Amino acid sequence: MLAAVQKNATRGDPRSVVKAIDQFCRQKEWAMNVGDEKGCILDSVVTEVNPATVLELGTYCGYSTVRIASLLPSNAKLITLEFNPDYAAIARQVIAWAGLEDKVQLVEGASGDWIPKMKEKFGIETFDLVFLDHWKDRYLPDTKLMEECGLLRKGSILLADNVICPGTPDYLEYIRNSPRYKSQYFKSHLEYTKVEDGLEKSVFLG
Ligand SMILES: O=C(NCCCCc1cc2cnccc2s1)c1cc(-c2ccc(F)cc2)cc(O)c1O
Ligand SMILES: [Mg+2]
Repeated sequence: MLAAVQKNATRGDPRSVVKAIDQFCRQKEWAMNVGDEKGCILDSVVTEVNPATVLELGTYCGYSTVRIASLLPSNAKLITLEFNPDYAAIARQVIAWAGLEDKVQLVEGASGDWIPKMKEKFGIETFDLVFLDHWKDRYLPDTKLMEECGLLRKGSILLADNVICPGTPDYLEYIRNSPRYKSQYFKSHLEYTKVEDGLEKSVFLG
């Protein structure tokens, strides 16, 4: 995938990086990027929120990192967590090829370990937008952890990938029934396939 980006995408042009990855995943081998269809929904939410601080849980190869960072205002900060060092190494190069390294801070490690340290380590008060795309059984515990750590403010937006496939049933049940959130489901498809999937957008009400 990285070779495809370096071969087909233009340095400093995030859109060409996104296009090169999507072409590779459609023509050569499937990969678990959010993809072009759900990616457009992600783009519209990022544009609407116009966030100053973003947390991405699950960098993978940096596809959604590039999509989000390319839409952020100049002073905005995107922190992205990746557990797998090999994926992180690829993501750093993809983000650099897109010319977005100044907007992105990639941190290696587990969400459960890093979320409690966000304030002290990165001087973050609260996140305006959180994109959940990591272990599907960590969406719920990490959302509760972010609440407990005071990382969400009235109006913070959570956008969760894969709520249908692979699925995050406990997260959906919680977020759709909690009086502290207003949720909306965006029906789509699993990246590069016809299988149903979707994004769940939730506003924290404080
Ligand atoms: O597992 C998925 N994404 C998570 C990778 C987790 C690694 C991390 C854990 C962790 C912990 N702390 C901090 C950072 C991180 S990053 C995933 C899987 C599919 C899929 C796979 C097969 C299939 F047949 C159908 C769908 C589709 C998707 O869009 C996905 O996102
Ligand atoms: Mg995903």
